[in-house]
Amino acid sequence: MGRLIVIEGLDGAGKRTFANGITAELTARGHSVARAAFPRYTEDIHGELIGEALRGGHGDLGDSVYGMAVLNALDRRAAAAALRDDLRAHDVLLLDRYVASNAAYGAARLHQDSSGDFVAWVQELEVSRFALPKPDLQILLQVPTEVAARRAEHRERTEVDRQRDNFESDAELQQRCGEVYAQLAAAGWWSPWLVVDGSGQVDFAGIVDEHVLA
Ligand SMILES: Nc1ncnc2c1ncn2[C@@H]1O[C@H](COP(=O)(O)OP(=O)(O)OP(=O)(O)O)[C@@H](O)[C@H]1O
Ligand SMILES: Cc1cn([C@H]2C[C@H](O)[C@@H](COP(=O)(O)O)O2)c(=O)[nH]c1=O
Repeated sequence: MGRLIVIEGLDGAGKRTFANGITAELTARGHSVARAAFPRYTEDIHGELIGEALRGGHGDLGDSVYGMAVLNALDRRAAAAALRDDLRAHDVLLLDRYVASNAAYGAARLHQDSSGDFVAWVQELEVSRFALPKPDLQILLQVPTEVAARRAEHRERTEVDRQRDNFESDAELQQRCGEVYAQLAAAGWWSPWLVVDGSGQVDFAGIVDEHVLA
């Protein structure tokens, strides 16, 4: 079985760029890597609806914390068989966002911390009831909120179809979300976590040696 490695962090933290760095390091060493990113905006009807709701579609759906979280959970449930196939076929399956995104963003939207009802509800739904594949490691790519916001703005300017959505434009939400992520990582929520400082140079070789393949 391959190793399931999840990358988590704020909008614009640099998760996709980080995933590219880890993938390059692994493939240069001859390891096979499968990748996925949640939400699956273009591959799954739940993901499609999430993307539309994040941009104000579907009435007040985007305002519903539990409604958005159920859609995200169903997107992952629909992906579970493919994730298991990827784990059988590859050395590493690298995910850009997974269950902890639901926990961190929902708790932050409700002004709860990681010990509140919302995180417990996500655990009950996605970990216990849906029995989604458990990560071997969750990596929190930690950057100050202002850095993430600057990077998200840069991406908005330089990439087509990458306008910031309602969550990404909410600086206070991002701040609270960063705090919940840090709590989840400190508690070792669901799996071991590694916190990586994403504001400077990242030592991809060291992370692969000491954490991804360990
Ligand atoms: N270490 C870095 N230093 C400087 N700029 C970076 C770094 N990592 C990423 N960026 C830039 O920041 C922007 C956002 O990066 P990226 O798309 O990887 O973030 P993300 O966390 O995947 O975003 P989202 O969750 O919103 O999809 C991009 O323009 C990218 O080029
Ligand atoms: C997977 C997932 C995501 N979210 C939140 C996090 C982001 O603000 C948006 C979309 O993510 P993207 O990286 O900007 O494409 O949705 C969430 O609340 N729950 C989830 O499970």
